[in-house]
Amino acid sequence: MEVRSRAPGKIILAGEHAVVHGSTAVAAAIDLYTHVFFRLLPAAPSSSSPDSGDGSLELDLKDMNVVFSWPLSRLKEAFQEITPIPSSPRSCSRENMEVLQMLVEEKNIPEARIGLSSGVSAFLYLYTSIHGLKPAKVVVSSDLPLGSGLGSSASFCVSISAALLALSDATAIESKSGWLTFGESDLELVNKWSFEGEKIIHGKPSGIDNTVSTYGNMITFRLGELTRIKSAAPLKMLITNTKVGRNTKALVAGVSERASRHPDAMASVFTAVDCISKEMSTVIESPVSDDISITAKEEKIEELMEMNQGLLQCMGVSHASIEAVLRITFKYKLASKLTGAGGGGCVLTLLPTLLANTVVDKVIGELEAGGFQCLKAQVGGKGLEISFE
Ligand SMILES: Nc1ncnc2c1ncn2[C@@H]1O[C@H](COP(=O)(O)OP(=O)(O)OP(=O)(O)O)[C@@H](O)[C@H]1O
Ligand SMILES: C[C@@](O)(CCO)CC(=O)[O-]
Ligand SMILES: [Mg+2]
Repeated sequence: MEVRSRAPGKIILAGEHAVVHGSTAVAAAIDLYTHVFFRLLPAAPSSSSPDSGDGSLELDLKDMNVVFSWPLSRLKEAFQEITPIPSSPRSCSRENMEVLQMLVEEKNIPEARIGLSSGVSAFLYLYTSIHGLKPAKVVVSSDLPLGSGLGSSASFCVSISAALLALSDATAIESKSGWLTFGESDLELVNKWSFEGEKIIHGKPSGIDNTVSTYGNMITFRLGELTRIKSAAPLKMLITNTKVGRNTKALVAGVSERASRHPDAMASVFTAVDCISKEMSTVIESPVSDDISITAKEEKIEELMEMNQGLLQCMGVSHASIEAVLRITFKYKLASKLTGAGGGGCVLTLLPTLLANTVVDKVIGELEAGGFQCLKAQVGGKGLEISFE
């Protein structure tokens, strides 16, 4: 039995970090995906001795050129008890978190790649919670830069949860040809499991990244609730990767610490972001009839992006590399803001509909000459899909 899945990354147009503290945020899927191939292998005959093993669980991270493999006998020994219940998403207990850490530490991941540990722990948690201790092979590859603000961790958790659930008895999808989408209740189940995986990677996620990766399109999100929104005109965004690595868990924790040191000031910042996100979604959905109304709408979005960036700076999550990108795009009168957790990672720049291609080429040229990497991505596309072919 085998299945493939793919789940998109995302951009956050407004509201990152504040969303963790209850504010509204606006996010959209982008057409860069994490791809998963999952094959359940036949169980070894029960007569096999414990040492010859009952087979193994293999995780092949293609882009990293690294394969992790656990003999099932080792997993059985490490976890005192595992009762997989795929239909019932639940948080990883403190004891099992320690077991996961031990299993990952045994792999001696080199320091330069230590960031992978949390992803591998999330994988092991999702696998053992959904399938228990069955032999299997899982292959992951990604179009997304890891740890750059484009939701690589969420698309990793969503694509893995979806593939695992598709071969469990908890989902009701028919194995037809081509790429398929789950029904509403199966999507909800995938989203809940992915959130549990994100918790292992992020510590305290709001759930916005896994939600937009699961459902796709453009959404507003507040306190776990999503509302689908539709842009009245396509939004063109340039994504610039500063290539400065950072870690969402540490940045989210840093904002929370600042909020506990300055509760009143930070509460006002979060309220201001909430207003910006609400206004942003209203503007995005407002109808346009001609070039004048499109330009007016884009100018409002630009202003809101600039205001949001100022507040992100206030939260302490901007970075010299982000400021360098802002300075370059500002020279061309373009508005930008960081996207995702900040601290490096990616910056979004709105490319107005009437902006000449020659200007776009010049900005990209200058950004790339500055050592940054520009990506053009379609905004607001598909969510999670699976295929049995
Ligand atoms: N394809 C992948 N293979 C293995 N691990 C992955 C993969 N994609 C993401 N991860 C895990 O997610 C971590 C990056 O998550 P992090 O939340 O810090 O960044 P992000 O999700 O790219 O950005 P943001 O959360 O700001 O959108 C990696 O260090 C790794 O542990
Ligand atoms: C920084 C953050 O707001 C978005 C990361 O893409 C974290 C979260 O919401 O989980
Ligand atoms: Mg993440």
